[in-house]
Amino acid sequence: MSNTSFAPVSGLLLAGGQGSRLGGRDKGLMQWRGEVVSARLASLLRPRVGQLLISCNRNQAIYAQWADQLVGDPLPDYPGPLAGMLAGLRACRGSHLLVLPCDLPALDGALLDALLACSAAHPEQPCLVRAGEQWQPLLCVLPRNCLDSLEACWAADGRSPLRWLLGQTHGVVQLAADDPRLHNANQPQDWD
Ligand SMILES: Nc1nc2c(ncn2[C@@H]2O[C@H](COP(=O)(O)OP(=O)(O)OP(=O)(O)O)[C@@H](O)[C@H]2O)c(=O)[nH]1
Repeated sequence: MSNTSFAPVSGLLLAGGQGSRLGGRDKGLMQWRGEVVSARLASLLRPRVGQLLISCNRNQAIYAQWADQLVGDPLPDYPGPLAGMLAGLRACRGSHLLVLPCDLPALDGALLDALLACSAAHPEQPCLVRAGEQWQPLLCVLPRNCLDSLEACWAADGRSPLRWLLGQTHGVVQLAADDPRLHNANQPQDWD
């Protein structure tokens, strides 16, 4: 299949973490309002992207049902989410990559559309989300042409998504500090 058959944006769901605050459970397979969170977030991505990638490091047979392609980290032992972003950008066939973390289960389509609109207005730049003063670096749109910058950062042992992103000219979707769509679920009690 040629690249031109894809919509211009690819999607990446980050589900490659170790889930230590869940006692090692795979956070991307947690239930949110009666649904597996990765199924819910993949269904938000699906109509907006031409290629759906999931970054995971285990349970690949389960994640495969929601993705066009799975990507694993370039290093073992959970090197952090920047590894998933790097693997995703390497596999990205769209002009841009819409990135979501699996632990924001209350995200909605309107917020993804706001990020995509920000990216359309600043197509050469990453677009980030800030709630109040708090950045959400794992919820972003990356131009595929950021790959060289990310490869250089990774090769220099950079591991912080926020540091890498703020080092570039970027667009911002500003939200209220208490926007409920950014509910961050990390511990067992944060889920259903
Ligand atoms: N690919 C990849 N993604 C990661 C890694 N660590 C975290 N993530 C993802 O980054 C997002 C935020 O994860 P964190 O809460 O920081 O880490 P976690 O491993 O999921 O959970 P804790 O171990 O409890 O901190 C989630 O979408 C994770 O799946 C990693 O080593 N590799």
